Amino acid sequence: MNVSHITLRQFLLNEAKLHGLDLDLVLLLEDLATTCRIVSHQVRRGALFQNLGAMSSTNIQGETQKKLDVIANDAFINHCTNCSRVAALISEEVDEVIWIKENPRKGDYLIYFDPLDGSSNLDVNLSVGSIFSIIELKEDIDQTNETQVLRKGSEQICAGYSLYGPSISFVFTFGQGVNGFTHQTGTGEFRLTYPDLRIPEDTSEFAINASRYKLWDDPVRLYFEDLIAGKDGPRGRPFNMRWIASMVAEIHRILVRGGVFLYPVDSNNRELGGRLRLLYEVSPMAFIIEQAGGKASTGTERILDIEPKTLHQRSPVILGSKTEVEMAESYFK
Ligand SMILES: O=P(O)(O)OC[C@H]1O[C@](O)(COP(=O)(O)O)[C@@H](O)[C@@H]1O
Ligand SMILES: [Mg+2]
Ligand SMILES: [Mg+2]
Repeated sequence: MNVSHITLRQFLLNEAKLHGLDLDLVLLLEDLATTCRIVSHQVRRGALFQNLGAMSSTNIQGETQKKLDVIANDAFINHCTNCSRVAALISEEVDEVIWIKENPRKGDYLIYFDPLDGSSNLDVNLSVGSIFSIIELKEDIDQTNETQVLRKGSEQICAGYSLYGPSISFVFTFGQGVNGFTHQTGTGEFRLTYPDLRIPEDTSEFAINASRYKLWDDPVRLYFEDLIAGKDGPRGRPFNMRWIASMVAEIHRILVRGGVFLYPVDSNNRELGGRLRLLYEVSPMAFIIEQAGGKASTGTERILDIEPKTLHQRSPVILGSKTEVEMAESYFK
């Protein structure tokens, strides 16, 4: 390993000095890294993990919860509550807001997370991950009700994810660029392997679940048709396609080598508002992508400007390399 691969702890202490980060936030980020290490350990056990398959419970969105979804959720709850400034937790796996404090105060944190993303990949031993986001309250809260945590993505002070792939990645932003770490087996440390990630502005690679072609609205269908027309089409060059069915894995690839990821509203998911959830999937990824120089849009609106109306609200999403997202947006005009 290169000696310049500093540890997460060293990096966080430097960042705290440089940008005046609160120690509580730094420690919380370390706790989130620990959580991801624990979740990845359980994921790594794979088929050895007893009863890995579906269990009978379902979450509020009618999806079958896998045992590991529940274990990952518990790990997030246990570790996030180490920090005395955490006021509430919002999880994909829990219907209601989990209030930690009765009277949250200015400066307290709201944490949003998808404890296990891409969980349909578990049974076939493919990549999954976790996503998190932190918002700091700018005011005291009188009543602990759901509306208090419905915050725009632009309020995030930190967002990140961990990818449980061939190696474990831990990538995050405090709003001053994006840095990526790789877990070092043996020492258990995360080491800085992707300093200051920048997404290439242009790309010839896209990710979309093309099996939904017939369900898409015209703008998405036309954009897709122009991409696959390749050299003979209006884009004048071939485009490559990838679909891992794990948003974390798709976003990591895009951060490292560019690309565009789309999960649009279609005739099958229109009533729900799309496929992916705004507060703990789409918003954190949009923050990370923008911080790496990319763009994140619904097709007609900046993701980080969406005013959420419900906890498990969904959103269409197009994000990644800036010029390609803008190209996709042009089909909506
Ligand atoms: O089933 P599809 O259409 O391939 O959708 C895959 C998408 O669903 C998700 O798996 C949803 O996340 P969860 O696994 O957390 O429910 C995304 O990670 C992924 O991009
Ligand atoms: Mg998810
Ligand atoms: Mg999930």
